[in-house]
Amino acid sequence: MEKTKISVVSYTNTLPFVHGLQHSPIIEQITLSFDVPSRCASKLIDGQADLGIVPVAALLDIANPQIVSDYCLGADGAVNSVFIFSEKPAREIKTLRLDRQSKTSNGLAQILLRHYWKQEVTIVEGNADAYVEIGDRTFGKQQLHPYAYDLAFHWREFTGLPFAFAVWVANKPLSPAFVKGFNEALAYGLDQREKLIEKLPSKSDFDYREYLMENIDYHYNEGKKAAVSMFLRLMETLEPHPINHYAG
Ligand SMILES: C=C(O[C@@H]1C=C(C(=O)O)C=C[C@H]1O)C(=O)O
Repeated sequence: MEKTKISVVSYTNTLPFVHGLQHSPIIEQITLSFDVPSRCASKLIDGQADLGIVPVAALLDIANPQIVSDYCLGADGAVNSVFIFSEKPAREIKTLRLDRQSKTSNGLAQILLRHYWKQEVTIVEGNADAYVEIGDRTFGKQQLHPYAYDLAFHWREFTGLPFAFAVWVANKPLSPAFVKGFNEALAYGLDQREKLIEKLPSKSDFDYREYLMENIDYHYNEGKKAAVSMFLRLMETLEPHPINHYAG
């Protein structure tokens, strides 16, 4: 039987999911590829993958997306890996550079600037007052910039809601038995977090335990579902911009 092709975000935040999938019976039925989030999205859109942890912004672009898990990459308050790094206070930002690896956070940054900080910005490439950055590249970088805005923290200030950056989406029907085995594998991986954290290097400027146990909130609950609906409605208020297109 043909294996189900799964695209997984290639950052530390998916480590528990990847461990669970690689150490569960479901591994016999799947192939994993590791991709930056914008590429996960494009693979689900063009059918190079069947299932993936996909930026929620891409739910607008996948024909018939099916959310197959109650797990996600989310946060309830600060996430500590999704930022606007800035030379100026948010209410003075005029130009913003987006992150080509992102879909959701590029949208979230523009939503917060427009609707929360009430700031009209121009999206630019190259030099800018501020830039969006996501994933492991941000670890320990908060001190390097005059201003670092954690987008999940400010989303909660704005809406009172938690947030989900990416959810598990299939672009075709999957059997109930497969979905059950897949979710059991994810749950197993989350249970193994403490063991995985012990094997990570210790960094003076970043706390992996706090990140994987507290900052990233893996449960796609009612609050996060409400957040995703609101986020997708707010996305429709943004101007489309070329860098919002999909990676490779
Ligand atoms: C919390 C994170 O969420 C990510 C942000 C995404 C995006 O902006 O499109 C997509 C997937 C997640 O990996 C992170 O990567 O740091």
